[in-house]
Amino acid sequence: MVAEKGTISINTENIFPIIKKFLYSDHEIFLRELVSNAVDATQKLKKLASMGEFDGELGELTIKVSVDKEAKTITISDKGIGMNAEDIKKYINQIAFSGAKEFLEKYKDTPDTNQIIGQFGLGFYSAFMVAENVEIITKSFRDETPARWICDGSTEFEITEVEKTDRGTDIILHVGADSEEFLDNFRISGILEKYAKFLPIEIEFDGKVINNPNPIWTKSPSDLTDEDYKAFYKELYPFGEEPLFWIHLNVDYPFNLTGVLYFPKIKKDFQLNRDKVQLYSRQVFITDDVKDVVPEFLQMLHGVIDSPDIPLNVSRSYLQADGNVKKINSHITKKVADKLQEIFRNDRTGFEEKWESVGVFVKYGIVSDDKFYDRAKEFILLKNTDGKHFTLDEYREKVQTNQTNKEDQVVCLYANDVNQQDAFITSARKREYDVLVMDSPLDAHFINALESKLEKTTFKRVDSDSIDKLIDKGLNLESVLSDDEKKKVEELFKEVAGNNTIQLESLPADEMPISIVQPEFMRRWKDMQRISGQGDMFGMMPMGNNVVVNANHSLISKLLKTEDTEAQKALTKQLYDLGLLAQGMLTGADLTKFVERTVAGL
Ligand SMILES: Nc1ncnc2c1ncn2[C@@H]1O[C@H](COP(=O)(O)OP(=O)(O)OP(=O)(O)O)[C@@H](O)[C@H]1O
Repeated sequence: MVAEKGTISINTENIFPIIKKFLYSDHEIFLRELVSNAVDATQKLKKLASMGEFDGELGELTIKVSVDKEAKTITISDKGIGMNAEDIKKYINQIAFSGAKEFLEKYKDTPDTNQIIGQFGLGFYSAFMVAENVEIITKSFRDETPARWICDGSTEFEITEVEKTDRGTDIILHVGADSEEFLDNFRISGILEKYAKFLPIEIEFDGKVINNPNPIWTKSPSDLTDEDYKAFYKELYPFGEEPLFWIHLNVDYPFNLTGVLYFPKIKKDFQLNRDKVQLYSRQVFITDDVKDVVPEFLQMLHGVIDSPDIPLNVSRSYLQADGNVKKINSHITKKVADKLQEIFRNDRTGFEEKWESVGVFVKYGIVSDDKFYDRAKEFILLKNTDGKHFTLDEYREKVQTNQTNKEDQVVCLYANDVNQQDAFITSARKREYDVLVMDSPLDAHFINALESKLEKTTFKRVDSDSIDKLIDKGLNLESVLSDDEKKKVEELFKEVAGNNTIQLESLPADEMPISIVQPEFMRRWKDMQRISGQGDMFGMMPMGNNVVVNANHSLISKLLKTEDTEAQKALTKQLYDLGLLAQGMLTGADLTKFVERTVAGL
C-alpha cells in the first residue's frame, strides 16, 4: 500500500486547540479513554470468540501500558480486535471527526460549554491533550495487512502499511513538551490506580497487574459471603473501620445499575464525609463526586455505583438534566430504606445498637427528603435518658397519658446534655415524665421535621420552661404570696438578673426556688441556623433567658421576711446564682465569688 495522505473533511483548520481546552478540563483522563478503548477492543474479541466468529487463539489478553522516558512516548498495547486501514478511516477519521464537527457546530451557538461537553464520542482524541503526535499501529483479528496511522493534531493524517506480527493495537503517544509530567512512572501508575482499578481486563504497568478485573459488584450476591464484602471494603478504603452493613444494588430496569453501598460507622461529632461513593461506568472510574447521582443525605455512605447509563464524560449540568440520573437517585433512596426496614424487622436489637450511626442517615434523610420520611417512619427511633429506644408509635403510646397538655398536644421532652440538664431531668422525673436524648447536631432540624409530620405533637427541651409550663395541664397551684409580695420578689430579682425576664410561678413547694430556662422557640432556631452553616443572625443578640421564681418555695417566703436590706440582697443573689449553677451557667468571677461566699457562710 502506498502511503495515503488525507485531510479530514471539516472546514475548521485546527479543531484540537478547542477540544483540548474545552472537552476535558482534566488532562489525565486521556489514559482512561485510551485504556477503556483497549478494554473495549479486547472484550469485543472475546465476544466474537464466544459467538464462534473468531476461531483463532485468544492467547494472553493483558493490556500493557508503558512509558519510555527517552523516546518521550507512552504506549498502550492491546490484543483486541485491531483495525485494518479501512477500519481506521471509518472509526478514527470519520466517526470521531464527525463527532468533532458536531461538537464545534454546537460550540458555536452554545457559549456554555458545560452543556455540551461529554456528549460526543471523542474519547480517542483526548490523546492530543498530552501528545503532539499520535501513532496507531494495528493489526485486525481478521489477519489483514497491519496499518499505521499518524496524526499531529492538525486535520492532516497519514496511513501506511507497517510490520506487525501479532493481533491488536498499539497506541503510541509522542508526548508534547508541555505534558512531560506524564512521562513519570509514579504519575501514570497513580492515574491507572484511580481510573483503571476495576477494569474488566487485566492491565499491566511496570511489570505488575494493577487492577482487580472481577470486583464484587459484578458478581451475584448469592455467590458472596460477608467476608467478601468486608474484604472489598478494605480494598476500597484500606484505612477505614469495618462497615456496619451494606446493600448490594442490582437493577436492570428501567436503567442498569449495579453497586455495593456501605454504611460506615459514624462518630458522634460527625462530619459530613462526602466524596466517598465512587461512580463507575462499566467498571471505568468516573468520579467520586456523586452529588447528583446519590441523594444528598446518602453521600455519607461509602462504596461503588456502576451504571453504563451514566455518560463517561460527565459534567455537573449534564448529570442534573439526565433523566436516568434522577431515577437512579430515587431508586437508591428506596433501596436504602428497604434495607433499613429489613434489619429493623429482623433484628431490632442489632438495629438499636447501630442507631447512633444509622440514625444520622435517617435523620438527615428525614430532614432533607419528604419521601424518605414516609419510607422511614416505621423505623425512626427515639432514645430516652434510660438508654431505651422507641419507635414513634411506641413513644406516643408511652407518654400520651401523662404528657398531654391542655391543648391536647403530646409534649415530648428532651435533653441535649444529660449532665448539664440533670436538675431539670430530675424535676421531670418527679412528675413521671419521660425525657429523650437529642444530642446530635442534626437534632434541632430533626425535631422540627417530626413536629411537622406528627399530629398534635410538640418537642420541648427540658430546660425551656418551668416544669408546670413545659406541659401545661391548666392545673395552676394557688400562690402563697399576695400581689404586693409578688411585686417585691420581682423587683429583688430584677436587680440581679440583668436582661433576663423574671417569671414568677406558683410551683409545688419541693421544686427549686429558682431555675433559669431558655425558651424553646428562639433557642431551637439558633441551633438550626448553626448546623445549617448560615451565619448566626441572632448570634449577636444575647439570648434572653427566663428566670423562673417559684413563689411557693419556703426560701422565697424567707427572702420576703428578711428585714435587713443587705442580707435580703445577698440572699437574692445567692438564689439567683444557684439557679445559674444548676444550668451550668455560673462561670468565671461570678463562680469564684459564689464559692467564696458559700465557704465564708459555712
Ligand atoms: N484500541 C483500539 N482497538 C480497536 N479499535 C479501536 C481502539 N481504539 C479506538 N478504536 C476504534 O475507534 C473508535 C473511536 O474511538 P473513540 O474513543 O474516539 O470513541 P468511542 O470509544 O466509540 O466512544 P467514547 O467517546 O466513549 O470513547 C472506537 O469506537 C473503535 O471502533
